[in-house]
Amino acid sequence: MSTTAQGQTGGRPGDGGPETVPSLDELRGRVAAARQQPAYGHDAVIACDRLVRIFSSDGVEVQALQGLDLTVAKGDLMALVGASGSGKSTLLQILAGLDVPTAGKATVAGRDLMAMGAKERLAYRREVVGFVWQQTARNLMPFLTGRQNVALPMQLSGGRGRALKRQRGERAGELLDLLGVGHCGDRRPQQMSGGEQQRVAIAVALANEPSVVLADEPTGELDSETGAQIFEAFRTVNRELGATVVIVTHDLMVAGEVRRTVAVRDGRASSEVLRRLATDEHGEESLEEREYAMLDRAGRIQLPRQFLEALGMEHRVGVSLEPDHVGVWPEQQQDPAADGADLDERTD
Ligand SMILES: Nc1ncnc2c1ncn2[C@@H]1O[C@H](COP(=O)(O)OP(=O)(O)OP(=O)(O)O)[C@@H](O)[C@H]1O
Repeated sequence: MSTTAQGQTGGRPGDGGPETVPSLDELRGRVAAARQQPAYGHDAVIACDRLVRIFSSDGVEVQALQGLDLTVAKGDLMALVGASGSGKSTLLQILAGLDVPTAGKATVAGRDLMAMGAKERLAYRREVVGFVWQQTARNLMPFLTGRQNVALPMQLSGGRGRALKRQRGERAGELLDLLGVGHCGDRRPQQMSGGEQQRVAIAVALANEPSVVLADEPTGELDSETGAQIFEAFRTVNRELGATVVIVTHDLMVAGEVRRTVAVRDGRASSEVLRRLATDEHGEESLEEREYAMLDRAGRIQLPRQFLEALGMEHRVGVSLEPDHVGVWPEQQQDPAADGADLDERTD
């Protein structure tokens, strides 16, 4: 068999078939093609690449994020769920520009969150992201009316003059109308219900047309009916304005109403549920739901905890590549697809 890289066809002894040896030009072509591959998350509005956040207090280190990978496309409406302490709020604070990751990479609308200076960070928080907190009182200035609250971020982002002031007032009114709280335009927060305050807060978050709206437990202080209305408000701004929305929630019922739900476990994205409307042959529409395990860039997946418990999997598992899937077995169990005789020989 020839060993020169000249594009020849050879064959390995015993393999029974010819083997193509790539030419030098082909190899160069492959390297160039690999270099031209778009960067991870290049078309996503949010791209987190092996994100790590370690907190240290009293000599104890907590790894809140342990190499989290996540991409969010423009126009997505996504819920982040997970047990308490899994790292959801830490992730949201980083995306909001309120905290900085320890390692890894995070970009939002092309801004590198690791590399921003104080001035850029301030502009980022005002213009690139909008944030809705759980505490209704934290979202709004108590001494301003609904309309003034919505106009404030626009005012802070610059521009003086009557015409601009009028435009801001008009935009504030339009956003309040879209969210069904036009009647709160002249009311102060204490004259609004909790649900109205949160809808005004969504209008505030949208004021500067941010690339992403982030919300941390926005329904946490509300009863379930009002909470459902708030989710409906997020759906409205996603549908009508094309806003990209990421919501942290504990409410699985509500999380089930968005297109995409990502579960965070131990500081990593572990699984994802995607939903879409499917139409059957009679024209009947139904919601199709499919759960996926997340595969990170190093090829790691987190198996659902209930799968591990059901099969007693720990530390090590057997894996095998099948034509259309990968099999995973408990260490002590034989791969049913493997050749039994082969295993017998190995264990003898
Ligand atoms: N400022 C901090 N200092 C030290 N540890 C922190 C800090 N913030 C978060 N942590 C720790 O990081 C881990 C992740 O916390 P995080 O608040 O992100 O979780 P979460 O999933 O949002 O939880 P919850 O649903 O209860 O809000 C937890 O163990 C938490 O105690």
